[in-house]
Amino acid sequence: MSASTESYLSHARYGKDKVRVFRVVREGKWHHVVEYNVTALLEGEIDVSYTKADNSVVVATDSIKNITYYLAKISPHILHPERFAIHLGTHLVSKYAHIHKAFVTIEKLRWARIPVAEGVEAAKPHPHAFYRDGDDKRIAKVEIDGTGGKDKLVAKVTSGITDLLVLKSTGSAFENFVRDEYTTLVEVNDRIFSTSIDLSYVFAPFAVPAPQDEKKLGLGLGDAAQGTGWDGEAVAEAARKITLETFATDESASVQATLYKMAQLIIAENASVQSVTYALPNKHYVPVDMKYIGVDNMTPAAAEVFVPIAAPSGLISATISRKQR
Ligand SMILES: O=c1[nH]c(=O)c2[nH]c(=O)[nH]c2[nH]1
Repeated sequence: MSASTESYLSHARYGKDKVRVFRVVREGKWHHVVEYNVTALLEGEIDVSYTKADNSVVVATDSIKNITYYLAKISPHILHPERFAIHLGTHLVSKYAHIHKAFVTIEKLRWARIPVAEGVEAAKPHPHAFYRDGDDKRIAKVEIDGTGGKDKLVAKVTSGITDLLVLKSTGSAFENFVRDEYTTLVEVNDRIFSTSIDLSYVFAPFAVPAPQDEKKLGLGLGDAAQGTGWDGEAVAEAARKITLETFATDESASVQATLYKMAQLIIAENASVQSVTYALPNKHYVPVDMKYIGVDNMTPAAAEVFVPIAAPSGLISATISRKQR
């Protein structure tokens, strides 16, 4: 029996990963900077490159990288991860007849303006000096679907945040959980709650024009996006604010209950968001038992010294979806 009767190619996607892009946009002396890690992957009529060693259908991943840098240079959307991802995705699907889908993921690293005080004045954001003000990243994931025709491109956008590390030293309890022969955890009405937030939210798909004149794409895309009420930038800001403020102010009964409140608020306040997913590790902080020297560090009110436990952690996740009307 030949190998080909046993198996077939059921899925194929390829492209460039970890394309590191830094871009400065100068408005006179006022500079804007972004740093992205870009992944750009393609699907289409590429099977023979796997099954027949035929590279005639392969747009080299090196070329995909070059297109990414070219668009970083000319795109009017470079400062906005979702819009830049849409630009890159539509460019790839429009340019190559046999490529029907592009999957672009952008991880945006943080660069914030350094506040500088001159004389007695309050500190002001510096026009061209920046610092890394957090390890969290904004994520924009875009699928450009050209399977309905190159003149009917559809954008499916999922955005979010990863690695947003938060902690609260009170306002969190965990009680009334299952108690049986395996239970050693004590119920607490006051504990430390820390998690590294992983959030993603899915927008309703919307039509985008294929780029006709690359340098004018901005206007067309803006119009198309506006028609759907889509504004990736505003939703990103709202989602981050809701996440942080709910975490801070909720009298948390559990990670599960706080997660649900955050997700409900994002859906309620952002009409274009269809569903919200959080994955929240419960990063445990365990009070150090000092009974052996006659010191109480274990009752909630006396617990002041803790061991941060890296592993194992809980892992609480859920997707909250908009009800269809
Ligand atoms: O908020 C929590 N949810 C759990 O499911 C859980 N399980 C656990 O041991 N501690 C916690 N805390």
